[in-house]
Amino acid sequence: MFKGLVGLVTGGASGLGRATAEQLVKQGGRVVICDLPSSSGQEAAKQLGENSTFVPIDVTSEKDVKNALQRTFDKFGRLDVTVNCAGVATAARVYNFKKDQPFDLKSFQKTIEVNLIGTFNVIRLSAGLIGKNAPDADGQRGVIINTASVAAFDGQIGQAAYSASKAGVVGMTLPIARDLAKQGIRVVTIAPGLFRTPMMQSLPEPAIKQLEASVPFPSRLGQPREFALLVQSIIQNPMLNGETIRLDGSLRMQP
Ligand SMILES: NC(=O)C1=CN([C@@H]2O[C@H](COP(=O)(O)OP(=O)(O)OC[C@H]3O[C@@H](n4cnc5c(N)ncnc54)[C@H](O)[C@@H]3O)[C@@H](O)[C@H]2O)C=CC1
Ligand SMILES: C[C@]12CCC(=O)C=C1CC[C@@H]1[C@@H]2[C@@H](O)C[C@@]2(C)[C@H]1CC[C@]2(O)C(=O)C=O
Repeated sequence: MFKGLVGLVTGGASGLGRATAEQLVKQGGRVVICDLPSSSGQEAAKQLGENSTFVPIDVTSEKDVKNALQRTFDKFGRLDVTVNCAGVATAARVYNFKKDQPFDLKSFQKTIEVNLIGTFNVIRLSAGLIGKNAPDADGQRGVIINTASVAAFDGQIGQAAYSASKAGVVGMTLPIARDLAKQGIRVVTIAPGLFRTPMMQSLPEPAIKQLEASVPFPSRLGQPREFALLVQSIIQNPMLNGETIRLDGSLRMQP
């Protein structure tokens, strides 16, 4: 299905990103896994074989992302799809009255830096390489897919930083799609609900059970493969553009 397609997946060493990289390769594509040097990206790429390679990056670094794009071009000769999955989850109330302590500003900045600015950094630099492709019969040169969260819409207590970062990703989706429309590059964002990934696995099982019960149907955590299947559909459907799609089993997070 994706023979000849080249994808770059940030956060590709783990969870939703890793499942996406696996799905792209399973469908015949080639993939560059980008993740922190400390991640298991090398092992993930090895598992996927010759159609995959790992490039260590921090998404907030211009130098790292430029290097990853150069490595993508050198190894595979093009870039068709960028999937932004790299992200961090932080939780703290805006003011802790028990400790008489305000939200740590550095933690707020870090969350915005990785989730929002990092995503933008990868988008702006990827667009240059995708834009070099010859357009297909429909005028399309490629697709950029981002990962927000349902927290962009129904942020819970303690999620001011995380929700702000993800709302930023949702907010920039349409203007960037408009910016890149003339070049035939689509931009679509996925807003997942609750997925069973290492980000969630630190939670004790009773807390996970409680979270699962809050999802109307199916009443469980999503599987990373289900996220990857939506990525696949977005790639395949040229009419999807400038939109954020919730992938959440109709979950609406409570305060
Ligand atoms: N698991 C869930 O329920 C949900 C996850 N999300 C979002 O989905 C995305 C993927 O999350 P998961 O797969 O669950 O988490 P995960 O923790 O399994 O994977 C995130 C990956 O991002 C990488 N990463 C973190 N900071 C980075 C940086 N500065 N540069 C490069 N890579 C970096 C990590 O090393 C890790 O491999 C995140 O953006 C997260 O906010 C959104 C909604 C729900
Ligand atoms: C804060 C949550 C929910 C309550 C709980 O018992 C434990 C949590 C820690 C992991 C959080 C939980 C929830 O807010 C949803 C997110 C933020 C989760 C990590 C990823 C998450 O599923 C997400 O990004 C949702 O949008």
